Amino acid sequence: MIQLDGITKTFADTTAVDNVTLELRSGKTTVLIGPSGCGKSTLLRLIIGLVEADAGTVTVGSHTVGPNTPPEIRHRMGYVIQDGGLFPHLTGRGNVAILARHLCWSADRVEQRTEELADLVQLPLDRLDQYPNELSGGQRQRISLMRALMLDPDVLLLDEPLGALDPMIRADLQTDLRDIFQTLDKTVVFVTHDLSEAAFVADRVVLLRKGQIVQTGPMSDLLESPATDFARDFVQAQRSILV
Ligand SMILES: Nc1ncnc2c1ncn2[C@@H]1O[C@H](COP(=O)(O)OP(=O)(O)OP(=O)(O)O)[C@@H](O)[C@H]1O
Repeated sequence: MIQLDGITKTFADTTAVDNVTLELRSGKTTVLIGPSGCGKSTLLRLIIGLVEADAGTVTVGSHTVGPNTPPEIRHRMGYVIQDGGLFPHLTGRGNVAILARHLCWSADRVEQRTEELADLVQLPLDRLDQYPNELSGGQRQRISLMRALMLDPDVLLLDEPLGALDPMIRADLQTDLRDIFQTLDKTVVFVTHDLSEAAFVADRVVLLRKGQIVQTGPMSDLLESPATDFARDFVQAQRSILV
């Protein structure tokens, strides 16, 4: 379980996260949604320890996360960002293996795990020999997900992983990701702007505004009983051509 207690983070005169207390349940997918600049990415970066809180604590399992968090704890969290964040000078295979090589895994073990993950994310093995600029956006994200899963982390943090993809590839990956989350039983924190994507993957949604939590609960609560005028407006702002 991940527990945030009274977390505040300010950059110069911007309070990105404002006294957030939140429990992220093990084995569940929590989606952080809210308008641009409401603090979603900063919350993920606080959880993985890339950003240090001004106040409050982040606990992952029984460990407090901070600048001195040992690598073993960070390795229990996989992190995927919008454009994949792959190293351009490494092939897909090189990107996937980077942490395992750093930890001196044998070549056989790296290869076996790579094949297992390619199967999981449904990526043809030959794609792994390409460099990122030779791959489609969807393939890059599948490789980025493999890299995040390589060490079999307990926690998966995904920051708008599908934001840059065209609608059909995005829908395919939404389905695959939801299946993967359910199969692997990881604690997942997923950031998106898109309410229908949130509804598709989330066990629970957290709506943020100006660094504060507006509402948490199942998507049905947000849709049927928005807690504030802002929550109602946020839901209504997502137009659908199907209604
Ligand atoms: N390293 C930084 N230095 C200065 N300001 C920052 C930094 N990181 C984030 N901020 C500011 O903190 C606020 C929250 O940013 P954050 O990226 O967490 O929002 P977000 O909800 O993820 O936005 P988006 O949906 O646009 O990605 C914003 O006002 C942003 O400009």
